[in-house]
Amino acid sequence: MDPAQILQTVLSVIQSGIGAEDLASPPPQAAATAPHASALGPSSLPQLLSALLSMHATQFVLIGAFIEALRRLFSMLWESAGDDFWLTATFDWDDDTSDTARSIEVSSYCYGLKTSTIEGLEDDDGWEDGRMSFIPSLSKTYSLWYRGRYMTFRREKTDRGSYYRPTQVLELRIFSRDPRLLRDLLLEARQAYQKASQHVINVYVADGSDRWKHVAKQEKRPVSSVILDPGVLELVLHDARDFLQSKKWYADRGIPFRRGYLLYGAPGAGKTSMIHSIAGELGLNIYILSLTMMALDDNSLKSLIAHLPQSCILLIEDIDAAFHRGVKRDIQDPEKEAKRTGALGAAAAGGPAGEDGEKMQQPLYNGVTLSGVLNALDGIAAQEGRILFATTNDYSALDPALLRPGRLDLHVEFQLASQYQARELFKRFYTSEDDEDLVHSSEAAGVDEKDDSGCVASSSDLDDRPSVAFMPPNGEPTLSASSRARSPFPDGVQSVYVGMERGTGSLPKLSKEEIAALADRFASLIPPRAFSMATLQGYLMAYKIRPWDAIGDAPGWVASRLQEKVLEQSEKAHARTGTPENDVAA
Ligand SMILES: Nc1ncnc2c1ncn2[C@@H]1O[C@H](COP(=O)(O)OP(=O)(O)OP(=O)(O)O)[C@@H](O)[C@H]1O
Repeated sequence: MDPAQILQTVLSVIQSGIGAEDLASPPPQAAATAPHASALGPSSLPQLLSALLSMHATQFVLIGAFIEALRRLFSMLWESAGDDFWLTATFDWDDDTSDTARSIEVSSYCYGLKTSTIEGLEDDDGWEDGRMSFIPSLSKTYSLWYRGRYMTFRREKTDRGSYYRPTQVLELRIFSRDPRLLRDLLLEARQAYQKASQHVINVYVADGSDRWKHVAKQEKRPVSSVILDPGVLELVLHDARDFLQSKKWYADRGIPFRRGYLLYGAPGAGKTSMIHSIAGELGLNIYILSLTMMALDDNSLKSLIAHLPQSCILLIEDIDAAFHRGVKRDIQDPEKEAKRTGALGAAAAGGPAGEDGEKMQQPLYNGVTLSGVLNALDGIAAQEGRILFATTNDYSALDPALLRPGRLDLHVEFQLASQYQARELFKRFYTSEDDEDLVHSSEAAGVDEKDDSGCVASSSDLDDRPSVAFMPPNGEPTLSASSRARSPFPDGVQSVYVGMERGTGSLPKLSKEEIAALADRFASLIPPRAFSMATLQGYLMAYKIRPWDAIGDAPGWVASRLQEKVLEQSEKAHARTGTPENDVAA
């Protein structure tokens, strides 16, 4: 059957405006306008349709194949022409913000016109975490102009990565043959990124799988804000800086380019604070790993370490926790032990092979073994250039194999606060940011007397001290003696945040000399090595804008805290030995 005839018949049927009810008989116009129609045979619609269908199969297949071939040819030509005329760059898009509710995917061709953040959606108090950002939608092509050149970019999910976290790629295309354009764009992007991250460090944690997850951008913490005994922080900072500049030195001597620091000692003494300030100072991001993390085993640990970037800080916090829960080896001196087992050679080569084989294979916690930890830290996969910081409150719990130089090279002890630290903490607390403009404002602050220690004191503050209660950092709220007598709070009200009690107040302006004198007085009231810096900080927080009260109440606070400590110790001793508490306390 001639397709032209069928087509003609169909057209005439349509032209006649045939209704559904008329379909059974051929329209008269059809016969008039299509003289051959009657000769065709399809006098009814079913006949016509079956004729059409019988032709469709071959015709449409041929026509479809022809169109598809044309399309493919065209796209092949376009792509090969595209390769000649377009610069294409593809990046792994591992943007962790897409995991958070903060991200909004937008489908707008004005994406990135001026800014990638959504203004006006910050929290009322300007809290930055509430900020929302635009990110390009998935599978949409955005176009823009870069230096007069047409450019497109597109974000796509790939089938790589895990089920929960598929990898994404960002494809950039610039309509140009000049590779310098792409290089300039990337340099500009990097500079913009570095500028934006100038004052922040990125913090990553190991997530449940074997990947690092970005959890925070933190403002860099100034080194001056961490108060340690003179020289301690400087020593570590200098050592780490020197390490980063010594790549060639290590390479020339065949020593693995890695450095490890162990910070051990009292909780709340500033270990973590020091690491953060050093990271800021060196411009390194921090990768935090917990050996007690669920689902961590030797393989995932190895993979995590292998995926660290070239220069970074790896922080293993409370490294003793894993050892407390698992096996603790009884080797006292790792070198002697290594000699004894004939493993020195292997150990020097960086591997833990031969070290107490059986115990090494026992899991510390979950699926992590000691040899797994050691392998991860100094095996072949361990990243060159990384700085390891490990912290612990219990030095004795650590396995000697871990403490060996090459793994943890420098061990720094953190003690409870010295009087020097107490003094400096006080100074930092009550020195305002614009201390350059500090004025002698004894009058303004109501300072009108000096006590016999030379400390400047406010008669109004000392005599008319408000009745307050404060919440010590660890423990029951305690009322200072003077406050207790005149507490305006009903019985049973225990925790009141002092700084808020005088909510409208502000820090009195004090000269450097005044602050120094007050700080001396405060330090003289704090027994050395009795409290952690965190505890002292917690105490001063309660007197945020009242340095005189902080001093006035210090003796009472010290006495009550010391008493608490004695009680705590006797309880611990009682728990250990089973002897009655009173006996131990006595
Ligand atoms: N030496 C210090 N100088 C300034 N602030 C300190 C110091 N030590 C502790 N702090 C303050 O105390 C708090 C806890 O400190 P940090 O977390 O650094 O202690 P840590 O030694 O790491 O404690 P932990 O062993 O319990 O992890 C922080 O708010 C920090 O600002």
